[in-house]
Amino acid sequence: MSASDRRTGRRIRLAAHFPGVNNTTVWADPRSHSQIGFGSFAHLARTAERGGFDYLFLAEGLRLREHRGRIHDLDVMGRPDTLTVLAALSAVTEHLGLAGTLSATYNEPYEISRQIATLDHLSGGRAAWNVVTSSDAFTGENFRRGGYLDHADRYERAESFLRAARAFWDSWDTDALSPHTGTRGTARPGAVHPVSHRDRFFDIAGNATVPRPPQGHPVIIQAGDSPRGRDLAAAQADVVFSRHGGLEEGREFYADVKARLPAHGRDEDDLLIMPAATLVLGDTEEEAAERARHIRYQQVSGATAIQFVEQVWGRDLSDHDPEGPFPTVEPDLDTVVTQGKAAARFHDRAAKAREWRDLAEAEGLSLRELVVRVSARQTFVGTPRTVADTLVEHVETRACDGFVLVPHLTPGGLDEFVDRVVPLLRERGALRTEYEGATLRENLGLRPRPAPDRGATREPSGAGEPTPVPGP
Ligand SMILES: Cc1cc2nc3c(=O)[nH]c(=O)nc-3n(C[C@H](O)[C@H](O)[C@H](O)COP(=O)(O)O)c2cc1C
Repeated sequence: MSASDRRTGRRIRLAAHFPGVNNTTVWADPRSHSQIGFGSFAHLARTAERGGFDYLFLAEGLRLREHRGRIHDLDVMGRPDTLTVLAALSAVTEHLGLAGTLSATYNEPYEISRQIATLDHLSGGRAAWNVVTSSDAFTGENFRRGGYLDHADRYERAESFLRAARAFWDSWDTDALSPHTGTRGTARPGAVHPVSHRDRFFDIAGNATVPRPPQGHPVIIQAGDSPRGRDLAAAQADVVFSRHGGLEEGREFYADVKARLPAHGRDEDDLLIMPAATLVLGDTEEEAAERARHIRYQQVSGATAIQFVEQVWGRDLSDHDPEGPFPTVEPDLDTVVTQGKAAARFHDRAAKAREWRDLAEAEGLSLRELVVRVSARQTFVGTPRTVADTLVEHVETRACDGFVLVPHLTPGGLDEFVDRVVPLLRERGALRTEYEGATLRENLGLRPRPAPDRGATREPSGAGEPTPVPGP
């Protein structure tokens, strides 16, 4: 994308979210297939590439959630390792970016920078890293040190983590391996620089084993939503993955995050905002609405509805009929029945309980109907044309720069979008017809990340002998 496109062309950026363990996926649908088998990943990736998407996105869950002491039903679908999957996908795609979520709370900068750099090399510059801070001590127990950091410390560690990772990526000069002495397999003398990064979280002194990634720095995504998370994005990220897919809330979020950029010497084109979005298509508006309703009820089975309310109620509601009235029993706010990511979703359970009760009463909703209503996961419902128009409207009016589309079927959930909506977006010039850049960074229209100018410090190291390229 050219510089003028970056300024004026409100081109839609698109990503395909591979469904993780959640109740967006309609597991009851016979077209739903494995969440582990490579065929599923390959299908979604190829569909996304056919549709000119920027990247495929994998979320991360580092421990199976538990609900009332049992593994959460939906988590037995399994969640394979992100980097392994993305490495395999790099071999069956050519242009598609490969974005993985990796926690800055439980990993180490050396490891992650090396893995992401390797993915960037393997894929020819298509790697992206969604830097998450993760959110519970329960997950921490799966790790050697266990425990947990509080919210502020997690962000401080993430910021430091990223600086350390960038130092590793910057530590090899771009031309480190270009022919210099006629000796193959050696780096130019002085071209591999030591990395030193010390603060209260890390004490790193070493060097990177992998040459500078093709993108310089792979694309950085950030997903935290608090002011601290938004600041981290403004300071460090190239893309924000948000939950604010609605028009008004999207505009507010967009304005808020973009306004944070100048303080970090960056402008609005330096950070793309891409909310999660789901969609349901139909030949007519009525058909789309009916399909959406059907999908909602498949996503929220009676058992799912009860578990959902139990998360807020903190007590066993399994004796309730999901098709019957909303519970009148008081919530037990001192008890937490859900462990894992979902537990962090409801910050103020008392307020949430009141809100749901009032809504159920005012509209005479059953327990299941209430959950269908409050857990709505359909951002766009309509004909291909109205959905295409709406996507364009969101981008043109700066509610976002694009979308991370979350299909409700694995792996064919984006087929219909690519067959029916993508051609309309292309007709309007809102979506690429072919990949214009060689790397994900270029395709997203982001600035390059040139190597640091080391000026006078770029001296041959040691006695002037070539530095051997690290062996296996
Ligand atoms: C849209 C979105 C997606 C997220 N995805 C993940 C994920 O896949 N894995 C993970 O461990 N944390 C994920 N997080 C959690 C964040 O990294 C962060 O720990 C959490 O949101 C708390 O930070 P906050 O208060 O700034 O939002 C996600 C958060 C958001 C908002």
